[in-house]
Amino acid sequence: METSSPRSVHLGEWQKNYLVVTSSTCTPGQKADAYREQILRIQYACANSEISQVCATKLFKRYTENYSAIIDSDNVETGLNNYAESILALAGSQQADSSKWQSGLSINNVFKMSKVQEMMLAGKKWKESLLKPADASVVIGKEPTVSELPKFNVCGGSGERDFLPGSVYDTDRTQAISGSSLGHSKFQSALQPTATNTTKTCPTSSTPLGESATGTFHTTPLFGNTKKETHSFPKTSTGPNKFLSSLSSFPADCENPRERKVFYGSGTIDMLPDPILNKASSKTEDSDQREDNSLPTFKTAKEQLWADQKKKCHQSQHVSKSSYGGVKKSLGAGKWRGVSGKFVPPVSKEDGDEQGERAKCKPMRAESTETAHPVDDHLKNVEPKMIELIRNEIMDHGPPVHWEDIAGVEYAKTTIKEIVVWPMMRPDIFTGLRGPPKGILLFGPPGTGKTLIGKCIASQSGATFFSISASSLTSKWVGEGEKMVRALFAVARCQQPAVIFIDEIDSLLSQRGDGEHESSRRIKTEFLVQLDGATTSSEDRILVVGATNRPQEIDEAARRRLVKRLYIPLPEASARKQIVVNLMSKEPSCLSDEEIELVVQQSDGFSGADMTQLCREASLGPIRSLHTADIATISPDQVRPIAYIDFENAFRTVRPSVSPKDLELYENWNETFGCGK
Ligand SMILES: Nc1ncnc2c1ncn2[C@@H]1O[C@H](COP(=O)(O)OP(=O)(O)OP(=O)(O)O)[C@@H](O)[C@H]1O
Ligand SMILES: [Mg+2]
Repeated sequence: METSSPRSVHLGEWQKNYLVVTSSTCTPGQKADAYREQILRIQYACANSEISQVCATKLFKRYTENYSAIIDSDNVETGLNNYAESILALAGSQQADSSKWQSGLSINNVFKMSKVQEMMLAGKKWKESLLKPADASVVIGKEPTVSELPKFNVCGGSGERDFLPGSVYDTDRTQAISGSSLGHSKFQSALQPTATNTTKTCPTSSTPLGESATGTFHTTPLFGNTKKETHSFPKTSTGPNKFLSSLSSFPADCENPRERKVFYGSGTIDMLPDPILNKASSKTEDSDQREDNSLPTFKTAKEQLWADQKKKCHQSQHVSKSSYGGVKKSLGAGKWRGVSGKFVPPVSKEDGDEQGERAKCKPMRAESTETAHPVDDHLKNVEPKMIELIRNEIMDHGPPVHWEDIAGVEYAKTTIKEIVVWPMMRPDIFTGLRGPPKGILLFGPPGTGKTLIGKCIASQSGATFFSISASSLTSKWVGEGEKMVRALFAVARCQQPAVIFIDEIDSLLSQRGDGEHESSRRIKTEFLVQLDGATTSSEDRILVVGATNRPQEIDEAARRRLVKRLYIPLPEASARKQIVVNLMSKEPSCLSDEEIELVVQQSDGFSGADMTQLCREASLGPIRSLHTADIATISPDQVRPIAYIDFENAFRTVRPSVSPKDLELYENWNETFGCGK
């Protein structure tokens, strides 16, 4: 039966939402808010990779168009008239300390003011004369142009009262303006140069202007919190804001914004603050806030949304590359996940046909995951942080190990080659009854090369090697151990052929008992389930290799699944000799064959790790025979070679780590459950 994928369900939801918003009958403001909400949801979903970028772009475009149609619309019934209303709101927000203060601006009266009329005339007249580019820029519609500013006397003389009828100036604001003190006249003089030469005469005034511009276009609910932006106006900006407000006003008889745009376009009013100038000068103040609020140019709602969207996408890409606290986004099902650079995502078995899944998975190895959208689908059942952990901590990227590096244990090596390496190399020959076992248990005293064998299996079979210590599953990822186990097998399934090497498997699969902790019981159960899956599936080329030096503690259910139980005993004399010869060949030494034989005899009962430790200790002998003062100056070739005397000294401190009693236990267990001869 066909089931719809989560993504298609998701798209269905978007469609439904779209219908709800478009068909609902409400005020333009409510509608705009509804669109805005959807836009935010799209952004959020995109950032969380719930939807693909292509899908997000399509949805975004659709909603943005509708949204901006309302925001920018000049239709009084259906639109919000972004251009005019926001400017008036800005003017209205210039509340002074005096509670009596009120803005006198409105569409109906502002163009009647003589100064505004004057200004418009002057704008026409001076349009062609250019000032220095830095002095002012004109931002109309999309294109900023540079034009000379006329020397307005907007706030000067009696005109000020016309301009702001009934208003009472706030003394704080007046004082804050450079060179001004209390009173109107000073305030006016401070403003005049603003219009004529912003950079030189009143450098700080450009910042408020910039803020004004930002605030103006943010006053609608479109780009954020209206309240916040209203607060973002510094008190000192009163004058220039008013100035800007006056510039941004329209002829009283020109109620239609479209006509106003034409009016702007004609160059009647050609001044808006220079965004570059504003940006530069605003650096000195509250830069964080400014970064949020300042806009370089006048933008329509639609343009701004696109800009925001671009910025967000860019940011999320950037963020995902670094790892920090809120990693969920970057590590989540994000297509920008850096951690999975070479990582092949796990395939969930539940999703259906395993072969099909693998086919989907395999080609992605070569693919860059930066752009690989399907990664998200594959990862949906596995927590990304788990995958990161597996990749970083569990997948073994160590140097290759060869069979010759492992001294002795010939029977175990031959058996492993026969049942593991060859079948992995030639799965076509090793089918049916010849099929390889999926679980192996290497048991024996500590330091006998069990881990070494595990690594050798991985490098010689060309399999991906996952090495995990069972104790870390139970202790390191407390409460998440079973998820980790699931993730581990999922990743391995995708990285086939794979070897999962579980060291200290006894601590994971120990006998179940009453005193057992709930979490470790869950891990064990999950592990047995996964092990069953891996061992019973004829398709999977996953080999689970467990190693333990406490085989007697392994649960019988687990023991059954680890069908090939190989005893890795202490190295015999020949193996010990091989270890000594091998290690001594890498260092300057002068041991005769007889001396080596003596070392081998004396080291009876030593494990491979003990032999290595003995050689390390002996290698320090030549250094110890030096005078302390010489160590600082001596060259390496002046150090004498390792001699038998050094081994004699080393035997005094290095002892066998396995007791005869322990050995007996291993041998008994091997006789009972082992698969050796
Ligand atoms: N058969 C061997 N041949 C060569 N080196 C060995 C051999 N056995 C052990 N060693 C040396 O001892 C080190 C430890 O070996 P390894 O980690 O494989 O032991 P182990 O059996 O896994 O021990 P444990 O049970 O404590 O985990 C190896 O890195 C290697 O240097
Ligand atoms: Mg080990």
